[in-house]
Amino acid sequence: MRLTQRAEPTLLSTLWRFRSYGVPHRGRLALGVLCRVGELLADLAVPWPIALVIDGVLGHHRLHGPQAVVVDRLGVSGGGLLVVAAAASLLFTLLSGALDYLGDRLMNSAGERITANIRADVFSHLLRLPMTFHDRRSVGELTSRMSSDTNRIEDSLVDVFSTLLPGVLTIVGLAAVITALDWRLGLVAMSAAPLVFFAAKRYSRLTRDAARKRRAAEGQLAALTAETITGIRTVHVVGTQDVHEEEFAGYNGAALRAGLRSVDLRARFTPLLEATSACGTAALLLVGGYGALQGWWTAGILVVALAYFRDMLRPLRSLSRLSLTLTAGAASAERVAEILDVPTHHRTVRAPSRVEASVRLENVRLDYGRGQVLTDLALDVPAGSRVALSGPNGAGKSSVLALVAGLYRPTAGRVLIGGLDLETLEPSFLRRHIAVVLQDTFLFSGSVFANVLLGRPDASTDEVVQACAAAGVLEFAEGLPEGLATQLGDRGVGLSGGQRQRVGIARALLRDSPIVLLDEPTSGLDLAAERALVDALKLLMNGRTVLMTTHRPALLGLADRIETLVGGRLLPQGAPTLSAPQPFSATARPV
Ligand SMILES: Nc1ncnc2c1ncn2[C@@H]1O[C@H](COP(=O)(O)OP(=O)(O)OP(=O)(O)O)[C@@H](O)[C@H]1O
Repeated sequence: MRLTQRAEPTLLSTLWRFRSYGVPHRGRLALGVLCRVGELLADLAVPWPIALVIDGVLGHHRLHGPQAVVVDRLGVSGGGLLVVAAAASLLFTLLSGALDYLGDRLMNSAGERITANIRADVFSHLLRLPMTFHDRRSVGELTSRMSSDTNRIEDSLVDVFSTLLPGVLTIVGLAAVITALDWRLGLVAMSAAPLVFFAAKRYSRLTRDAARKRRAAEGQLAALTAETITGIRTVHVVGTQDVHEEEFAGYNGAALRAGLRSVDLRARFTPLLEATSACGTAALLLVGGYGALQGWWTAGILVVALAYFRDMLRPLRSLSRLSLTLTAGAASAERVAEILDVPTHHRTVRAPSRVEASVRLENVRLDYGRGQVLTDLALDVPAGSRVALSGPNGAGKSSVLALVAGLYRPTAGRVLIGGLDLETLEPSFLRRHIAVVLQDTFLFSGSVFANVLLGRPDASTDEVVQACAAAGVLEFAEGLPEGLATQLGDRGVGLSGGQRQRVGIARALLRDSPIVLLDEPTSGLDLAAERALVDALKLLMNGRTVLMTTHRPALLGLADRIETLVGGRLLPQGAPTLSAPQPFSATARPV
């Protein structure tokens, strides 16, 4: 069952979802646990030298149990016993410190590695999720899940390994040893446990609710920030600063309220825990002191029991703080698991390495979820032909291209490449056979060269330079400070629209795929820029199957056939087009 469908997964079961990430690090984790056990044993030994001094040196009592064994073996008394006790105390403390350091390193480094793997998997999964997923999510929200939420998972995993495991080990170990010293002392020491347990359980439920609300509000804040900064030009031009500020204040307020609720809960829980521990200490003093007076145990044993009880309270306190990290981690784990639970497209059928470069749409329907966009569309683009789709805005032209590029799946019907159903083809097959030039080529930060290389990452430098020359990239790159090596800003800031399109064409040329999809590649360019681009596009179309959408006569003139799409349906060939003065009218159709 998917995690997101569960009514209320427990705190650890949410994190347990990620257990498979721990498997490769089990050796490191097991060694870490061993160090923790060693540390616990060293900690258990720490109060005994004090008891030895109280009972054996100061009290001159007859020693019992482990104290007697040690003294008999060493054959020392008086001053010699003092030296042995001091040396042992130092040794146990140093040993505990060394094992603490080793255990911490092993556990925390495993936690860090596990988180790095989760982060890598979430990113990789995000890149492969269908467009229908990305259409519904904002960039900021996903970025927040990728970074902040995985960081919180890391915090909680590290805490599970460095606080929870050792804490539980210490509490259980100490309780067992106090009971072994004397069952009456054990009973008193453990009497506080049920109260602490129920308080912690209630506390974790409340803090988890606050953590969920906080993460949701922070996600919305990140989404709003990313969107506003992306559209900062529009914000400046239209002057919408106040509107965005108001929206931000709403989400910020929600995050603040959830944060304050966590602070309040934490502030309430700590005194409750302190009160419980104070009661436990008082009871132990009372019973322990009475027992020492009655001769049930020595003063030294009472000191050991009190030291153990104090040592039990330390992890109890850190466990209470841990519940805050864990609840935040669990809320984040839910948000990350929500992404990992979305299935990617599974196209697993192996296709031949090369097929005929034809494209065919059979009775295709498409609905993005807001009504039918394409209706019973049948389109044939034989290998080597050039078909242009024309039609009014919103007719569905880009949607046809998106289907052929495999970005969306048709609601009904089939899309075929070389006679093979796209549904059954691996994404890598599509990438090899289809190159796409969009209306506005997206450039990543990095050099011009690196951006062209994305077309075929294994291409040689010569091939990239050739593609750049053919697409006219070299022409403008000569004027850039470092030619093709010039670094571009985010989204290719620093290049004009026409220059970005040339980089897009160079990418497509480098890919050298038999089918080319052009989605209004010259729209938004002036006539001179378009003319400069048309030559490069001619080269790209040469010998390839082309399906393009365009309103521009210069490109329509390059097509063998023009299909007109209106309201998601293709007009029959030769049918009169709309009477509106559109550039795609029949007059633009080549003979
Ligand atoms: N990702 C999407 N999610 C939901 N609806 C979409 C999506 N993409 C397009 N649409 C809708 O589908 C319809 C067709 O859009 P499409 O972009 O395919 O038209 P077009 O003919 O290419 O338009 P234009 O000439 O303006 O580019 C429009 O009503 C649009 O709102």
